[in-house]
Amino acid sequence: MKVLGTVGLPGSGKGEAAAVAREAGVPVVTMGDVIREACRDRGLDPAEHHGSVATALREEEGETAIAERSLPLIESSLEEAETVLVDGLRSPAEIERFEDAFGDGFVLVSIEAPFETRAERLADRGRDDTDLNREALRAREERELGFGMGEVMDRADVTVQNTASLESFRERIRELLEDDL
Ligand SMILES: Nc1ncnc2c1ncn2[C@@H]1O[C@H](COP(=O)(O)OP(=O)(O)OP(=O)(O)O)[C@@H](O)[C@H]1O
Repeated sequence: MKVLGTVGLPGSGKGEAAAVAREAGVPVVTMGDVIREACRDRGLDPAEHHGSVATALREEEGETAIAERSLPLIESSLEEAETVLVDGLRSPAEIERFEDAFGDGFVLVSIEAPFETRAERLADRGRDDTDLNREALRAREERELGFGMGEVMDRADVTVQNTASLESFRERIRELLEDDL
């Protein structure tokens, strides 16, 4: 059993890593989807309220709120697959929760690239307005670092520098999914 968790600042390549996993038949649990679902439960539009609902969940249910809500999804995926990718850890408490649940089977991967590289890639992606706006990107980044993401990145088992070609990054992720770590 292997649960590969990813962490990384906006535009670092988490979505690409998740896409590589899906292509390899590895189930993906996206912690952001758990938040989007909580938004809908509260009758709020995820596009607008994603950040505030994430904060509210942590205030109401504790630092592990989103990890806790992700666990049943991970566990049911593990019934069908040997490896699962969990996209988007944010806080140290979440690492501890997953280490408790999966022991050495939990492997944390930090995906890293400099601000300028990420800003350019996001501008090319252009998924939404914040992708095009450097100030909004900085604000998003600060909010995420406020949840302790820097510490999560420092505690990763493996760091992947996503500074070269997309194909070489995808290859590195395929290796991490396949290798015994
Ligand atoms: N090595 C690379 N070379 C070129 N483009 C890349 C590389 N890695 C990722 N990209 C592109 O950069 C953009 C951002 O990557 P991705 O969507 O995976 O980031 P993310 O970490 O999921 O960001 P967010 O948290 O904002 O969703 C995407 O369009 C992706 O295809």
